Amino acid sequence: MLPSTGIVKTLCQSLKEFPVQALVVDPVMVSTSGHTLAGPSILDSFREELLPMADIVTPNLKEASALLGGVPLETIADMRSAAKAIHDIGPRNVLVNGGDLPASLDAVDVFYDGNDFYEFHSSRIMTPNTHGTGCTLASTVAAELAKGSQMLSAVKVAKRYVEAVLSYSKNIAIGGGCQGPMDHLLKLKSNVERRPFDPCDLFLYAVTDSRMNKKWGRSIVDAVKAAIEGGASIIQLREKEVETGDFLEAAKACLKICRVHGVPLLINDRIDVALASDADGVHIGQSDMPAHVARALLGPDKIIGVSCKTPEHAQQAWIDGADYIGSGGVYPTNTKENNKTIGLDGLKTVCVSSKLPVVAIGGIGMSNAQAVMRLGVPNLKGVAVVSALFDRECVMTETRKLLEVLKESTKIAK
Ligand SMILES: Cc1ncc(COP(=O)(O)OP(=O)(O)O)c(N)n1
Ligand SMILES: Cc1ncsc1CCOP(=O)(O)O
Ligand SMILES: [Mg+2]
Repeated sequence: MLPSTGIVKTLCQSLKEFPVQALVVDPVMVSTSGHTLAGPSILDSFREELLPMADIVTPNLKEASALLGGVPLETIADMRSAAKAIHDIGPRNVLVNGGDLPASLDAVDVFYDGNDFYEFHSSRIMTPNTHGTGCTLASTVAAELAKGSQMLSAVKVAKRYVEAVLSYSKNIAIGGGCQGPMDHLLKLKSNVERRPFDPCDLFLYAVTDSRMNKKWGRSIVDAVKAAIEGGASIIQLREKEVETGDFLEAAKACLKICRVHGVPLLINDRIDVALASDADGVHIGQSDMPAHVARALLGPDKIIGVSCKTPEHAQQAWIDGADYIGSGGVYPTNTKENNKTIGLDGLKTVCVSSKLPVVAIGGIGMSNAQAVMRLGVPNLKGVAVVSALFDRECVMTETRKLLEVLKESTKIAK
């Protein structure tokens, strides 16, 4: 809070004398609760001195409006115009925080870097405990920049963190006021059984298939058990031919096994089944609902994977808040009909352009897994396989053998 022109001037002078690596300006003027925290007299010094020095400025709607002379901001289009107009004042980047946007179901923030606009959507968490959301957002951006992140990544992490903290603190009751605080220590205190997604989980990604399990006479649960015993690091239930009720029961049973072993369980396509079973996340394709809608439905903590064949898909998945992408088919496969093969070159192109970790899929097995893993791109974290594990008599043995091949490939790469 910079409540007087004198203080703003002193700060700017000090910043010139002692330059900082990244300057994040949260132009604190009006709190989310509507309280005025700094008067209009400081607006000129903000505009003339502080904002032009900023790497990013993070106003809420009321602050953005005040910086622009009181223009009404009521739509996402207004937020975009405001972000651009504030950028013209001089900061390198602008993040307009739209938590207070009237008539909006999602909480939408607009980020502008002088070239491109990005919209960050997250579900609106219904809670009176919103005190400190703006400060938390700006401070998290600063912390991420200090850790060496790029601006867009820092903003993205901050947005997700605020959403997670709001969700975590939504029911705490402190004091008698109408608006409560956020509890930032969720990572230290939360006693959730599910651990956060680790990209290394993608190393040996076992994807089930109802037809194959039927052919070999085993249940989904037995297939999952065997894959975990063989060393699969993440499981996806890709059950295209199973009735919804049976799918849900199988997902719940598999989840119990996965939780015991600390292996994440994702559901292919079916966000309803993922929600109903409390699975760890979903894997969705390009023709499913957009990942930002899935994120709004599933919340910040669930894992979302998106199938991507092109750099454009990968960029969108990242903007939409996905956690990883699945890229393929790398090699021809009979498991998925009419699926375009992108080859190792296509996989490499997607990986290089992706800010998210990648798992390769399609026709991968013992004979070619090393070639995939040796592509030499750091964000390629593993292989996802269906038939090489499940269209075989002994799922556990095949999983073990593939795990050895994958481990060997990392040794050689080193
Ligand atoms: C890890 C992983 N990557 C890609 C896919 C393919 O998903 P999609 O394109 O939606 O096709 P279907 O699997 O639904 O037929 C996947 N399932 N898993
Ligand atoms: C689901 C999917 N998406 C792209 S290829 C593919 C099938 C992978 O199956 P397999 O490992 O048997 O080739
Ligand atoms: Mg799909």
